[in-house]
Parts: sequence; structure tokens; C-alpha cells
Amino acid sequence: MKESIARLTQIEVIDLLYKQTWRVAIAHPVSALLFLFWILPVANHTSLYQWFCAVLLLSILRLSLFFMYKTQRKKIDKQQFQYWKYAWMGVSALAGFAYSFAFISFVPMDKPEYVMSIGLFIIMLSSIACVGFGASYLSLLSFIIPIAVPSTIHIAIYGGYAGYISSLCIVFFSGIVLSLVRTVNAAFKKSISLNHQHSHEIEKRKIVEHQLQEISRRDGLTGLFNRRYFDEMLTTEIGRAYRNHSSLSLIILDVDHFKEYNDHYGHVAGDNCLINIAQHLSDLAKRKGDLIARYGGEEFAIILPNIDAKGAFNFAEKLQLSIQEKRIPHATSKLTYLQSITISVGVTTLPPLSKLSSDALINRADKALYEAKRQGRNRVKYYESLNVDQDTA
Ligand SMILES: Nc1nc2c(ncn2[C@@H]2O[C@H](COP(=O)(O)OP(=O)(O)OP(=O)(O)O)[C@@H](O)[C@H]2O)c(=O)[nH]1
Repeated sequence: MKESIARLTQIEVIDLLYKQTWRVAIAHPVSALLFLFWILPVANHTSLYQWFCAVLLLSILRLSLFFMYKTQRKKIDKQQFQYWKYAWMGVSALAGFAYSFAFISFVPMDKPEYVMSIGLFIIMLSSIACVGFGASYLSLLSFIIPIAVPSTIHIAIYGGYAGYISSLCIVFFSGIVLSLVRTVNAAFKKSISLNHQHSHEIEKRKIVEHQLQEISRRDGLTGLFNRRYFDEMLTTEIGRAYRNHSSLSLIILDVDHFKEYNDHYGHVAGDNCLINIAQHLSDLAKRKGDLIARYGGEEFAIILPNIDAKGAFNFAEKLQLSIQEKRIPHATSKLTYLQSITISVGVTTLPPLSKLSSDALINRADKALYEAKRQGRNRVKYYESLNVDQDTA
């Protein structure tokens, strides 16, 4: 994790460097022009113009690099980012050497005011570089060393008294600038790194929250939704059905004579049987919006949004028959003609634009289920076809 944060920090630093391209690419020709006008009276004009063209070319090179970086940014492999940093450093070093070359070639060492001006130019350019390259200390060095070291040595040797003063100024101010930038740069990188760490932590927390939410909604044995979530969703779906003018069906089913199954095969086998049934229900109720929950011990509930009475009844019959056809042995089932696992099913439907609470709807499905049990089990009963007083609670 630490390594990936370090890499992300590095990538952001490189991004920042390239973001400064326009300013740096403009600042260099302007500084070069300033130097050109200053030195024009005492230097060879042709060489000076050629040098200025070279500085312009370097700016063009920097801009080309920037456009290449921009177009390839998304495709750049994480490992390859550093090469882009080296490219930036390379152009900066070339710019630094270009200035050194000019200071050494064009400045007459016998004119103290010109010798002193080298120091001023270097300090000015280093200060600009601090802002432009400050995101990366190495990039800053890649410019300051080539511009300052050769020029300082040259004027210290050949510049006489003014050369000493000027070189001392360069050393002193470069030292100050570099030490100031180092502190700011470290704080800057730390803040980028902390930012990434934060984002990483937030992402991790979101994943854990999502996992916890999933766990709190699920039944531990079957993996289906639990009753709490089912109750929540039933209320939501009733509201949605009302708003959409659509019907909503509810199925509650219960495994027949499951106590006998447990007594005969043991609790572990009973658990496996419930898992098996849950899987089977999930395989059948696959429509988008269908919600299956384990409603109680051996009781399951299914919400079928947008399904009318006929559709719900047919689906419930399909469930009941398919469980019977699975022929899960149940030697002690009281349904002696089958001796396999069966289910009883209660169905109810809320027609479009009817208002009914979730409790009332569950109550209806429960009544239908009770009737299915009462009439001998292994069957489907539809609440609305029972001869009972229709509640509207
Ligand atoms: N193995 C297992 N058994 C469970 C689980 N939850 C409930 N049961 C059992 O399911 C049985 C339900 O028994 P009853 O409510 O009498 O219902 P039944 O025997 O299925 O009879 P009818 O519903 O009337 O057909 C009980 O023996 C419970 O112990 C569970 O998670 N695992």
C-alpha cells in the first residue's frame, strides 16, 4: 500500500511539473531576450541571435514534450512515469547549460558590471525555477546545477574582484533558495501523500461499509435476504407499485413437516435441505426486482413486483411442483404418497392503485399459506380466492 501511495504521489508531482510547461516555456525566451538586450552592445550579434534561437528551440522542445505527455497520459504505465520526469529534467538541464554557455561565451570578464549581472541573472532564473520546478527537488537541481556551477567557476576564475563577489552571491543565494525549497517540497509531498492515503482509507471504509451492510441484510444460513430487510423492502415496493400504478404479488412458502425431517435426518441435514431449497428458489425467481428472503425457520417469502394475480399464482405453482420434482427424500413425511420434501404456498396480489400496509399484505399471504397447510399441504392457495373477509388494514 505504501509503495502504491508513493507512486501515486510521484505521478501527481510529475503532473504538476508538466502543468507548469506553458509558464516555463514562455519565461525562458523572455529572460533570454532580456539578457540579449543587456549584452548586445558588447557581444557578437550573430552568435547571440543563434543562442537566442537555441533557447527558443528548447522552449518548443518543452512544449512538444508537454503535448506528448498530455496525449499519452492515460496510457502511461505506472512504472514509466519516472521516464517522463527524466525527460523534463533533461530539457531543464539543457536550458541551464544554454544559459551557462551564454554567460561564459558572451560576457566580457573585464567589465565588472557585466560580471555582476551574471549573478543577478542566475539568482533571478533560480527563483523562477523554484516555483516552476518546486514540485520536484531533483528537477530543480537539474536546472540550477548546470546554470550555476559552470558560470560560478568561470567568473570566480576569470572575473576578478567582481567575479569573486558575484560567485559568492550565487553560492549564497542558491544555497538559501535550495534549502528553502527543500523544506517546502517535503511538506508539499507529504500533503499529497496524505491526500492519497485519505482517499485510500475512504475507499477501504466504503468497501467495509458495503460488506457490513450486505451482512446485515443477509441470512447467515442460506445467504438469502433476512426478514428485517424483507420487511423494509416490502414497504418500499408497495409504495413503488402504488406510484407506478402496477400490481405487486407476495408469496410465502413453508416446508412441510420439516420437524419430522429434522428429527429423522438430524439438524445438519435439515440445514442443508434449507440451503438447497433457498438455492432452488434463487434459480427460479431471477427476474429483475424479485426479492427472496428467509422469512423464518423453514419459511421463505418472495416479493414479485409488477406481477398480477394470474402470473403470481402460476409462478407459485411452478415453485411448488419443482420442489416436489426435486424428490429430496423425506422418509418421515406425513404425505405418505410422496415421501419427499414438499412446500405449501400462500399467494396474494395487490392490484394497481390499492393501498395496503405491508403487515396486512403479509397477513393475507399467511392466511393463504395456512389454508394450503389445512387442506393437506403440498399445494398453492391464493388469498383472494379464499372465502374470507378481505381486510384493508
Ligand atoms: N435444520 C434446521 N431446522 C430448522 C431451522 N429453522 C427452523 N427449523 C425447524 O423447522 C421445524 C419447523 O417445525 P414446525 O413449525 O412444526 O413445522 P413443520 O414440522 O414443517 O410442519 P408444517 O409446517 O405444519 O408442515 C422445527 O423443527 C424447527 O426446529 C434451521 O435453520 N435449520
